[in-house]
Amino acid sequence: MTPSPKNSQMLSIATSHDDFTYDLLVIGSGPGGQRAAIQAAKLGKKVAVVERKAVVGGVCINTGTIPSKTFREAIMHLSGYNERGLYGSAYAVKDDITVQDLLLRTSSVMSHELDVVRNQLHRNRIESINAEASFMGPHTVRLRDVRGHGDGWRDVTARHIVVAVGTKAARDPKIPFDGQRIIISDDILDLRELPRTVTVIGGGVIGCEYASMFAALGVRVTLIDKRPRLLEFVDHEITDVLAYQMRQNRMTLRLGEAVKAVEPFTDRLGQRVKVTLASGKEIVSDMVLYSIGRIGATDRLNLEAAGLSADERGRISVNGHYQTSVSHIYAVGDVIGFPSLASVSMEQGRLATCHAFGVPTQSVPELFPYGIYTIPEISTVGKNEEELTSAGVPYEIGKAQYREIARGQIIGDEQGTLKLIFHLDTRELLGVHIIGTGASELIHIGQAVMAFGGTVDYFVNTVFNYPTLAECYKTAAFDGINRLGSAPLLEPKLEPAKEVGEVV
Ligand SMILES: Cc1cc2nc3c(=O)[nH]c(=O)nc-3n(C[C@H](O)[C@H](O)[C@H](O)COP(=O)(O)OP(=O)(O)OC[C@H]3O[C@@H](n4cnc5c(N)ncnc54)[C@H](O)[C@@H]3O)c2cc1C
Ligand SMILES: NC(=O)c1ccc[n+]([C@@H]2O[C@H](COP(=O)([O-])OP(=O)(O)OC[C@H]3O[C@@H](n4cnc5c(N)ncnc54)[C@H](O)[C@@H]3O)[C@@H](O)[C@H]2O)c1
Repeated sequence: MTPSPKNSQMLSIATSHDDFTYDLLVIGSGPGGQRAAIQAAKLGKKVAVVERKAVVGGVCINTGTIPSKTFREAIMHLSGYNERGLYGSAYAVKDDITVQDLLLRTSSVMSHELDVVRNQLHRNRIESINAEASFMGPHTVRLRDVRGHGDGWRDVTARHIVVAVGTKAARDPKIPFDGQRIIISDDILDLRELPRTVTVIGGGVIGCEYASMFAALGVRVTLIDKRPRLLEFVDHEITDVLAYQMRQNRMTLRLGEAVKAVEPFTDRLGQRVKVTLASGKEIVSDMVLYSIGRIGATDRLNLEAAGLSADERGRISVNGHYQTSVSHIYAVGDVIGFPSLASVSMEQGRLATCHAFGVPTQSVPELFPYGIYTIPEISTVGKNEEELTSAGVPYEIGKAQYREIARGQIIGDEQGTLKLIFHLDTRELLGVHIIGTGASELIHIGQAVMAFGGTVDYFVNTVFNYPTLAECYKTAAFDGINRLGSAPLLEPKLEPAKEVGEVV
């Protein structure tokens, strides 16, 4: 992407002198902004991070990743969910779990993570500025005081700028959100009580994760999505297992259905909400969680002053180095769109800074993993069956069920599945897709083998600790090779094993 002639001229004027306030100015203190700033500080650059909220950490620490994952952990423990396979469906560590029980753990983890980030910024001598940033020119940013009356401001300049402003939840102006009965995911931390019934609108990652959590607590959940499948980008066999498990947890899935109206009402049973679908169905519940996606938080950035623009969902487009159309302005994290993960945002922040200051890097975005903390957990890396089929790549699969593995029996996970996809001719590992306990940790074994160009034979030739879930890799590899008929094992590419009896 090249700057327009007008912007190029502005650029050359501004970079003709060296007296910028900062070498790098980062807008937004979420995972993307933090890593961009720390990388620049490590290179000895003068750096500042601007954050409009009173606390640093972004959606990741304050409303998204950290609170939702801790909430989930508290639910898994207190509800005894993982032990139900062993001790029966009535097993629970605590009866009558309250929101307060769940939030106790959440707030302590959040405050610890906040300390870690604050310390990191401080230790690296990164200036942390509590203000709202907006562009006044391609190198000039206005910092508006958002504390107190919020009427003070000052302008600063920077040689390079990283925009890491993240996203905010999409809302429909016709829906009367009130933070208790009709909510977005940010409101979960402020709930006063747990609902008995919930309708989740939007079966994306956020909708599926929270729907699973509520269902594990025994809440009756209805999940609505306008698409016919949950989590469209995930291997369909894996999402079929998820949908089965959700239904086992008494969830009702209304897929391929559009929502016509969301109306709060009060009757003798108390305050409730009615969701009317375009098909005429009506769903009544205590609470509605609206999770139909997120939009880039670019509306107050005055992008035009820098020669930039955003699309209809507030996203900024970038090239492979995370440069926007104005080459010294980078954008990273959720504001650039898919995959919108904390893990990926961090890496993008680091890569953007390295590029800005001429530090060579290596990155393989095709091997970025995805961890989805539904119940059961899902994790994937590489290609799925649908992608390979539409690309015309010949492949075979190999599967292992957790119940075939001693560790699966020990922990009582009957549904867990690990699936390998490998090239039919070369046997190179093309994708790993897991649903079940520990999926988001287990995935990294497959990711490493893929990074080194390994084949499915690697798993056959490797000894895994016993009893572990990692053994699923070996079982799945045998399954895959057996599907090939009598084809012999290939020579392992990684760390060739010694012949039996060979003198070492
Ligand atoms: C409920 C939920 C659960 C999630 N779970 C996971 C998960 O399990 N794993 C995972 O990898 N990802 C998860 N994510 C996604 C993850 O949180 C995001 O990918 C990540 O936070 C994006 O980082 P970021 O740096 O782009 O922006 P953010 O974390 O969104 O931070 C952006 C910051 O910029 C600030 N800002 C915005 N505009 C301005 C301005 N004009 N001036 C100054 N400051 C500004 C904002 O206040 C905010 O603090 C989850 C998200 C949600 C909502
Ligand atoms: N574990 C994780 O890594 C994790 C967890 C939570 C969130 N996130 C990130 O946060 C981002 C936002 O998540 P999200 O779930 O809000 O968005 P999403 O884009 O993942 O899903 C939105 C869903 O809502 C559906 N939808 C849209 N409009 C609708 C309507 N009118 N009625 C019914 N359904 C409708 C879409 O079909 C889609 O399935 C994701 O991109 C994700 O990467 C990641």
